Amino acid sequence: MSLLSAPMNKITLRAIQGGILAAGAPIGWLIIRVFSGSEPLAELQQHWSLYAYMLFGTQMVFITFSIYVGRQEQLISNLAIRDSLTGIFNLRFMVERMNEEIANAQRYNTALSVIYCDLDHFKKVNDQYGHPGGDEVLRQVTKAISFKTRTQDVFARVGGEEFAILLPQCNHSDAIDYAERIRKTVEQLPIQIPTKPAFGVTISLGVATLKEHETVNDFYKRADQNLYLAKQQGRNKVVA
Ligand SMILES: Nc1nc2c(ncn2[C@@H]2O[C@H](COP(=O)(O)OP(=O)(O)OP(=O)(O)O)[C@@H](O)[C@H]2O)c(=O)[nH]1
Repeated sequence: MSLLSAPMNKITLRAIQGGILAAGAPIGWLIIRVFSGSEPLAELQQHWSLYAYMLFGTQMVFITFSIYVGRQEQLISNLAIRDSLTGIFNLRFMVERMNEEIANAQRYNTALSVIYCDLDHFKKVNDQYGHPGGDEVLRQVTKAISFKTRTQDVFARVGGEEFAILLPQCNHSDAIDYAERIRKTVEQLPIQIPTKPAFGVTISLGVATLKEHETVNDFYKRADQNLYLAKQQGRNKVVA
């Protein structure tokens, strides 16, 4: 990934800090010269090209290094909240965001829904295509679902082949429609594994919409129970 394609917030901050720090070099040199008896204005007029060079040169070095540091910081913070196989959020981040979104929904009286989903018969996929083949299925399915999510949604891998999608400001019927769209997307997705013919997988989904005064555990448990029912009712289903 190039520096330019990285999120800009932390990197821009580090670049600005680097630029400010870089100004220390010519200022420091000017102070030394003044202490050695030079008159500041005359010093600047006489050696303006040296000061300009120092300012520009150190700015280039500091800003380049600061962008690199910002990029590394961004990568480290991403590692803490992202699943390494699929690149989507991890369970830890989902729990954190779920607590925040429940608090927001209860404070501002807005809707909040969650979809809990699990690939069907994934053990068979692993048995047939091997563990690396199963990993590839997980990557392709999560990529296809990611295209369907809105920016405010939180899509996370919460278990081996289990995922959760937290839907802020989404009521029950919209969440059901949404889950149905995801089910169809996965059902229609041609999975491509090198040297193998394309094949398909299906997913079961449980939906829950937050009730008044409901705790995070009860909310999540209802979605999980609905997922369990979807599995019991034959899989490749949405239960709400
Ligand atoms: N390739 C791969 N497989 C995984 C990963 N994590 C878990 N699994 C496999 O996922 C499978 C889950 O199997 P089960 O829990 O029996 O569920 P299932 O076969 O999907 O059946 P149902 O959920 O009942 O439809 C197991 O074979 C695990 O080894 C992973 O990161 N990569």
